[in-house]
Amino acid sequence: MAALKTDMGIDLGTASILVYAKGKGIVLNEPSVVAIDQNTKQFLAVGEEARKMLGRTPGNIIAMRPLRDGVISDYEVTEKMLKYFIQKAIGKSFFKPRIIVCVPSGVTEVEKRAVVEASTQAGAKKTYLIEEPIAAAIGAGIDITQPNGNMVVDIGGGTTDVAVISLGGMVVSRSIKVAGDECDDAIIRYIRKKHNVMIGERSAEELKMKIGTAYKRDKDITMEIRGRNLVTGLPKTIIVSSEEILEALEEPITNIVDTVHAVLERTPPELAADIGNTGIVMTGGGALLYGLDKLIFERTGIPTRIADDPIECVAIGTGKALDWVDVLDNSIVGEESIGGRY
Ligand SMILES: Nc1ncnc2c1ncn2[C@@H]1O[C@H](COP(=O)(O)OP(=O)(O)OP(=O)(O)O)[C@@H](O)[C@H]1O
Repeated sequence: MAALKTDMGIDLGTASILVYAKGKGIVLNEPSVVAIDQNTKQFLAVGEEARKMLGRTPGNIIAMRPLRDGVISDYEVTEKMLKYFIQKAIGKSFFKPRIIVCVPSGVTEVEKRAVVEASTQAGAKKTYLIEEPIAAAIGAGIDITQPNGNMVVDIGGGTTDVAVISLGGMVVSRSIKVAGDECDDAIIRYIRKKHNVMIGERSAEELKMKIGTAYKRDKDITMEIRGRNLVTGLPKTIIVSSEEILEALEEPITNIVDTVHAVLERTPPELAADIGNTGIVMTGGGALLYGLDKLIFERTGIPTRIADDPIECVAIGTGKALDWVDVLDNSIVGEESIGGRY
């Protein structure tokens, strides 16, 4: 990748890391996975290369997702990973960009500091942090500065964030650790119980993306998948239907819809009325699960739409927020926040 001489926004997601460069758009999009040699603690692979190793490593190597549960579960590894990606994006350049990082909701002060430190070490002149729902809203094209209530439902890998935003801040919000990963786990549990077959994380995700559904489809569709027969211990191919995935996903999906409901219940009436007019906007990869928008509409009575680029939305919003950084430039050097809570 050519050296970049521009400020950048980074979506530090639990499933993937996206880098948005000002004036260029998304310049890097890789899974947030690293492969480490357990003995030497050395990074053997990062990103896509490491993802291919998930579930396939010998004893001394581990392929891991340091942000898996929506918080930075291993922040030393996260710090190194972030540094790797920033350096990859900046390239061999003496230019020091300003970097704005969108971190998963629920990160602690220590973790925030680790992110700022990693970014500074990787060459940032100044680092800012932004809350995920705010970045998602900006990315979805919402003018968050208006005194108007907007609801964003961001369904990522590790967390689902539901927030009501008005005047640039979050008025009501809730974050749960139920999102795409939990859906994959629910599929694994269901297939094990129903078919006596153990499938891997990647197969479960494939089933979810290709035939998964949150709302009954007009026509049932099926897919072949390979796993290990738990009785014989041998590989086995089974056919799974979308109807089965609907059943498998019932618990996580109910959790997500209930959270939307709970946030709406706590929303002040004026803002609730605005949301009734403007509708709910869904972002994050999980928003692409078939029929989830329809289900939320059915359960809340509020028109629900999927943002144009749901997966890139947070990164785009983070990048766009760079335009406002100058307005806030009277802050502590090296650390700043947009969206109120950091
Ligand atoms: N077509 C699809 N249907 C269903 N789920 C999908 C689809 N495409 C992606 N996903 C899921 O979206 C999730 C990743 O979303 P995204 O890239 O927005 O997460 P993230 O920003 O890295 O995570 P987080 O917001 O928790 O930090 C994964 O669980 C993935 O399986």
